[in-house]
Amino acid sequence: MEPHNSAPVLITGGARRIGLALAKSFLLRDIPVIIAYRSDYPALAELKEQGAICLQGDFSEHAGIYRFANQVIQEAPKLRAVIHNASAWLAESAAIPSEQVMASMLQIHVYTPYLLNQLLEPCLRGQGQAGADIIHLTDYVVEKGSDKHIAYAASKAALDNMTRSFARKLAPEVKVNAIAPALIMFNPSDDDEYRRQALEKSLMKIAPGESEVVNLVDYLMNSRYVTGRTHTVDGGRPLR
Ligand SMILES: NC(=O)C1=CN([C@@H]2O[C@H](COP(=O)(O)OP(=O)(O)OC[C@H]3O[C@@H](n4cnc5c(N)ncnc54)[C@H](OP(=O)(O)O)[C@@H]3O)[C@@H](O)[C@H]2O)C=CC1
Ligand SMILES: Nc1nc2c(c(=O)[nH]1)N=C([C@H](O)[C@@H](O)CO)CN2
Repeated sequence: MEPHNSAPVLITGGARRIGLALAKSFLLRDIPVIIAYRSDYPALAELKEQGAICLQGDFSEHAGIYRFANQVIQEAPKLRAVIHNASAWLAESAAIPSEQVMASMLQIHVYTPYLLNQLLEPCLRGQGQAGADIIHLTDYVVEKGSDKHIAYAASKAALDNMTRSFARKLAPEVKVNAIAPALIMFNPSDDDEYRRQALEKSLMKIAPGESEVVNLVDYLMNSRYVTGRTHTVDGGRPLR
């Protein structure tokens, strides 16, 4: 994707895993990047060396969302894109009251993108037809539900629906799309048996890694026409 303007791309949760891969992919092409990070990771030093603006932001409370948005607006009057990647994959468990699980999932997957999209709307508008993008990272489970991550799936489904609402509200200046991955990459704590079972769930039987999301983000940001849609990255899982 060639930058058709020099405004930065904002990536939430940009200090590790998929968010970090996205940030690095833009920086490699001299596309300016702002990342939101919560915890301090070794990768932050490298991102800063490569010119990324790294803003600490904890979205667990609404005040943190507003504070972060104000920091972004001070750093960047215009934004090329906002990529809502920050997320927590929280399962229901006896250790946490279910109302806290749902509150936490709604906070990061619904309140955070809902508020940031509205607070940053002036930074996204004013760059011409299809001049900016919003991309929501949702999940394949929006389609199927999840018996172990009920609140997580419900919150991602709300985020999926907001994709269409914000696409209607912000067109034609801003395109709004969702990316709904199934397995992309494992977590270090995933044991061999979990990994074996997870790989069996798709036709392609791989954990493809971050590049699948990076490539789809580039496709969406290069388009002048694709908006209001959810783009699944699932290895043929529904056909298993
Ligand atoms: N990995 C996969 O296989 C799949 C990923 N996805 C989606 O893709 C996206 C990226 O996935 P992945 O890279 O695995 O994500 P991670 O689970 O690694 O989390 C991404 C980041 O979100 C940040 N975050 C979580 N809660 C908050 C909060 N309250 N405030 C600020 N930041 C927060 C985390 O910060 P901290 O480290 O400080 O907690 C973390 O750095 C997510 O939206 C995910 O749901 C969907 C399906 C499959
Ligand atoms: N925020 C996160 N969301 C999800 C993750 C993750 O690590 N962080 N992982 C998955 C799984 O890979 C799942 O798609 C397959 O078991 C889902 N969401």
